[in-house]
Amino acid sequence: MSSHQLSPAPEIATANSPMTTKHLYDTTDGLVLKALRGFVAMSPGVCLHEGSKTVFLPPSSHRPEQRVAVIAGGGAGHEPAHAGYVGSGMLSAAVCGEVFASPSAKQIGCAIALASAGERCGDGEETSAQDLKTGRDVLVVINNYTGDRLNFGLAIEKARVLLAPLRIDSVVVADDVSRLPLFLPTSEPNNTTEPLVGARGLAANILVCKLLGALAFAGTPLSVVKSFGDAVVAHLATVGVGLEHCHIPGHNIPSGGNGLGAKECEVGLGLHNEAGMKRRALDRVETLVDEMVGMILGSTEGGFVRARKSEEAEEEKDEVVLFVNNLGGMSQLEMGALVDDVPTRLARSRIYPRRIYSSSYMTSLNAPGFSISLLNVSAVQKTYHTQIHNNTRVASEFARYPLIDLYDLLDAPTDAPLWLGVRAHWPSTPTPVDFKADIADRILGSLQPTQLANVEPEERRRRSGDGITKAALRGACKNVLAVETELTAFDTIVGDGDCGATFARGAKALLKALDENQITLDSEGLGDTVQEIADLLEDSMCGTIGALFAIFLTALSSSLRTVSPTQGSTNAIETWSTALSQALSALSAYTPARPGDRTIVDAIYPFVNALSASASSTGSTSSVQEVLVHSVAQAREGAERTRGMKARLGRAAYLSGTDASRGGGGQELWPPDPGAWGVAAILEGLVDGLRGRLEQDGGGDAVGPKVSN
Ligand SMILES: Nc1ncnc2c1ncn2[C@@H]1O[C@H](COP(=O)(O)OP(=O)(O)O)[C@@H](O)[C@H]1O
Ligand SMILES: O=C[C@H](O)COP(=O)(O)O
Repeated sequence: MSSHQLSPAPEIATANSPMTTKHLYDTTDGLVLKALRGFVAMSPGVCLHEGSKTVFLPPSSHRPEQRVAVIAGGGAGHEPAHAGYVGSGMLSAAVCGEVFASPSAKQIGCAIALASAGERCGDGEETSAQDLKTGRDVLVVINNYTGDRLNFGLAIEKARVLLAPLRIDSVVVADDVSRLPLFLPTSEPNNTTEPLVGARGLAANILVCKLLGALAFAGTPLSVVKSFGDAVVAHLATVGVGLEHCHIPGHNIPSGGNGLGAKECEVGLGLHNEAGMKRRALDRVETLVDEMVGMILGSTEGGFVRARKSEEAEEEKDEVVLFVNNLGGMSQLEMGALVDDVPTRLARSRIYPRRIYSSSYMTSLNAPGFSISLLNVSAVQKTYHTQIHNNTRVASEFARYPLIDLYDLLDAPTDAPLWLGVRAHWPSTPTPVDFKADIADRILGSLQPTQLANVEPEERRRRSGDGITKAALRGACKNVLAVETELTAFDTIVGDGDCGATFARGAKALLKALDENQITLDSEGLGDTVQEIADLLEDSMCGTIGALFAIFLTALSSSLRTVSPTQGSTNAIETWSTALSQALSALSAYTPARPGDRTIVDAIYPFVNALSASASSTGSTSSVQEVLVHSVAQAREGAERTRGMKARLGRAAYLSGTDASRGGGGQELWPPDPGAWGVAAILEGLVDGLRGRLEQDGGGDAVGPKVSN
């Protein structure tokens, strides 16, 4: 295995070039939906379901013989991905999150249902449960990011139950080879230092969508589309370069920023400003291209592109497709020149791409940067054939598809408005766009918790209470809003800068729901309350944190229903610690995170541990409040310990320990993990709110039952 050594940033004595921070819109609030509406307005034939931010093809626009719908999605900020690729012959639906944050599992569930919907759905009548199951199987293309993997994974699990016997499967794109060998899928899970995140998904995702969309359009069954998809993603390699970072509308960047010097670029920069493998001088473009192509060709043991018959027969090298992507801020003129330079460099290795594509396929907002991807067509065919031979389970289906011509799939016409390649039209008559999308509304509706929205205001006020729980929740929200800027600053250094905004979205949504008496706070146990909060946070936060909170709180809600704690009961600490421990184990089914990995678990675990220890210590005379204060202090210490900690999960795992290029210095100077910091703020806010309310009621510190039974 050849490797790219991580090296410290070279000494480049230049002032930082200012990152472009000017925008037409000075906030991202409402921006994503507006952009989707604008896109649909100029794309006849596709529909928008606003509730789930899904752009989709109505059932009537699918060929009757099409058995599989291909869908994709992810955070916004990568336009035209993925909405621009919805059209017959490519994607059946694209689901969109907030800027750089994965859509929630609920949104994705709607997108799956919309894509799978058969002819009988959406004809004006309300869709029946049976109608839902008369459509197509679904293949989901997922880019390898934590939030996407969690939210798409959860949505697929749920959809498999809801839409059975329709089948749902996925392929994961992880084409970034810039930081190998650090992110190989073979990394030992139990090794204590290796990151566990895997390589990032980059622009070649769009090639996968085109190939699989065309294959599905041809009437191919799901098992074959999935197998072919796995073969394709196994032979893709991409390296990106940023001349500067992108800027999110309305975001304050920390002083000093994380911009690049006027004469430097970042090799291996991710799609969300995540760290590249190194910064280097921006000198001759030929040497930069040479380095990038060298990284791609050296990314696989024995070489990414091989001589097919013998070393001498160089003309028999593997066939490749070249895919050059503009990250959003490069001029067309320079991109054109690049598409002259890259094949010239490849020709020096006797590699002659059979197809060349170049456009802004997958952007990173306004980032001036680009990526080069190669797809090894010969290797895809070989892997696919091996699978046919090995897969006896679906041998009969495979037998009908012994040869899949990848070029035919690339060249096949599609209606997708922003695919730059061959375009043509099916069906020949324009599709009516009055599709009602009631399937998605039904699914969204059925996934909502018990709603207080339709209850009379007086009754709602009574059921939403104004007691201690409300005060505690308000305290948590206020504290989160107070640390938003700090979280943004931390995440700008070690992640993609959206963590503060993500936490704040959740806090604002919860405050609003509390003010409007939308949360049930009168229930005997708190199971219902916690489930309502889980749903609200899932809908409002999105991203990795949104998914993790939704999973954790949903599990906590089920546990609370089983252990039935009642406020003020003498064993409140015991029941809460049992329920929280169960929720923590449920979370571990979705993330391998343990204390020391630099994640939210670094704050949650010590909190739950301290509560459990108090619950099991006999003869304790501490009050509930004292136990809480002590446990929350453990969470704060856990969050503090993440300062300078190496990450194995989350975006920070892409930073190397010697990375001094992020405005935050080397690893020892990295700020605390933003997720863990946010969790500590929530817990402290809960206790502050609780204490404030108790003092207001005249109870002060003395109030609260003793822990001992
Ligand atoms: N696999 C994981 N398990 C637990 N927590 C994680 C994991 N990956 C990331 N995190 C937490 O998520 C935080 C980032 O959250 P967020 O901003 O929502 O992420 P993203 O930008 O990737 O959607 C990190 O600071 C870390 O605490
Ligand atoms: O645009 C963002 C990607 O879809 C990744 O999502 P994430 O940051 O929630 O992991």
